[in-house]
Amino acid sequence: MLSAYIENAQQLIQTVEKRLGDRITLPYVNTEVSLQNILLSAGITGFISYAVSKYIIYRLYLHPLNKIPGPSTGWFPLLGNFREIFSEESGVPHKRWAEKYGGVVRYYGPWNQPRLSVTDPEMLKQILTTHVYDYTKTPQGVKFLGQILGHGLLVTEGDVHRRHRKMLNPAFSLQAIRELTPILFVPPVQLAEKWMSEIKTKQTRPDEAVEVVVSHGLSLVTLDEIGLGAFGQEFNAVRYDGTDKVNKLSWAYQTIFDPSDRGILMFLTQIFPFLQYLPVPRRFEMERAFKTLHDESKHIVQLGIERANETTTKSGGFNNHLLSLMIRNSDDEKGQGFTAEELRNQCLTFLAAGHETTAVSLSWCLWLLAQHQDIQDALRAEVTPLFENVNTDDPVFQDNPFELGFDKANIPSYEDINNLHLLNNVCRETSRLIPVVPLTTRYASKDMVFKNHFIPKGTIIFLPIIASHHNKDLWGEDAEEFRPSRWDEQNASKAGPYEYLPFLAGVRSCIGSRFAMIELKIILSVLLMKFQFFEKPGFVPTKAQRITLRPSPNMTLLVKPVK
Ligand code: HEM
Repeated sequence: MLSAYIENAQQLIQTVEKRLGDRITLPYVNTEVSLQNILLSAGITGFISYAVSKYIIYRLYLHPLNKIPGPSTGWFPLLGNFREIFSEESGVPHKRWAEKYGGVVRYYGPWNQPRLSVTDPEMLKQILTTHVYDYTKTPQGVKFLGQILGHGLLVTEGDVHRRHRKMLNPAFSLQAIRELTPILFVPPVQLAEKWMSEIKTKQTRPDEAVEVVVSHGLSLVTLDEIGLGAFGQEFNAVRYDGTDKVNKLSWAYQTIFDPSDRGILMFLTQIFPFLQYLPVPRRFEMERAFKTLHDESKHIVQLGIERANETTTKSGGFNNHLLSLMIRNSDDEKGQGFTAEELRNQCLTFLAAGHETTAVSLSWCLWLLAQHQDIQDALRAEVTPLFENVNTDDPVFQDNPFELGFDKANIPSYEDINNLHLLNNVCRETSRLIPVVPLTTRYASKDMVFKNHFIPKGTIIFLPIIASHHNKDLWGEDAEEFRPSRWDEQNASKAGPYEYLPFLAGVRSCIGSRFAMIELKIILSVLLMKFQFFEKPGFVPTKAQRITLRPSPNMTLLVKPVK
């Protein structure tokens, strides 16, 4: 078979040679080798032609998205605009493009892949509400997020998402969150105690403000909050930090979201995804962290099921937490509610989505307040009276808060906290200026049309929330400044749900937003009542995209107890 093929090829070469006369002489020294060369050259030429036509001619000139205005590709071949995106702070190029080209921008990802960046409120409405299930999460995003968040609400689509969201909604209702409020005071009081003793150890003179890595403590406190509020379990991340009983989840999340991890390998992995499988130490560490998350979530759900089956449940908040509600709504035999596997996945989602986001938001908020001492003082003056009758040495803040109950602790109510005007403005303004989820992505699962734009199936669409939040046409010339009082003015109150969207908007907006806001406010109030925060001279954190917009290096401030 092969020899017949070679013979045919030789005849063909002879014919070609005859026709070309003396102009070309094809070497006959070793026909098999020369044939291999010819086939190889043909292969290479074919491959180059294919690559040039696909990655350059089609993607840069003929692709339907090229009709949409946007930046030209960067100077480095085949990287599109990716170098800009990777080298600048998260969302900054998208912000620049929105200012220059408008609300629907075409740009190029790695391999010149045309993508969209959307801030146009009408198109956001189409993506997030009217055609929400046609714009899915990207397949790569689901694969990556699935490892951290499990295959819970955040990554499910269509009918499964609709059904799960409906089943979970009651757990996040106003009534449910109101009942959880007292227990959410326990972890910040414990963190305040921990910081107090850390500061006292470091102080060389009274009243000295000393360095504290606040990001670390905030990550611990929000993990404890989610443990108590969502699962009715004491993780004791704050208490056991630095001891051999250190919470395994806390180690796993710190490993996964390490803000210093932004090397050349991460850049190359975005271009050559197979590099993620390289056997480098970081990969093994991540795998260990993922395994810890999965094992721990199994354990949490198991404990939750056992406790829910106890005939006499403990008093206090136990029956009101999220997991208990999910378990009570489940019935494997009747096929109703969540299966144990689904519960585990939801649990992973709430753990990661619920603690990391709030911790990062708090880090930025304290940093902004450290830069604005006048606002910090005013806020302290607003929150402190709430705690006049609260004894933070009460045993309820130390041991078994579920059993002791909060009746005698005079803890402020959900309404007490939510009615604080400046606190509301500060939280809203922090989420506007530094949204911890600065951008998210969607994927057109079928051909779509918006106004006159044809958006082919498979298009990746970036929703740069941060660009909407910094839009000068809407927020004014000082859009990039921290000014909580803007929320008392017309511009800010005019912002619609597709213009101010720290929790996104529509059918897939953050289910935990009410929980997150009250948690944020409670932690801030306790910390401000106890401490004053200052910037550390020379410390300039950058905003590193690790799913959330983390400070890099970890947020470090100077802190001293309030007199
Ligand atoms: C400051 C804190 C938080 C912020 C800024 C935040 C932001 C967001 C955003 C932007 C999304 C949409 C992501 C997307 O679809 O691409 C989202 C979804 C979600 N968040 Fe949050 N979140 C926060 C806290 C929480 C908390 C405390 C919980 C749970 C206790 C939570 C649970 C979820 C879940 C389950 C989803 C998926 C909702 C769905 O697809 O139906 N989040 N969050």
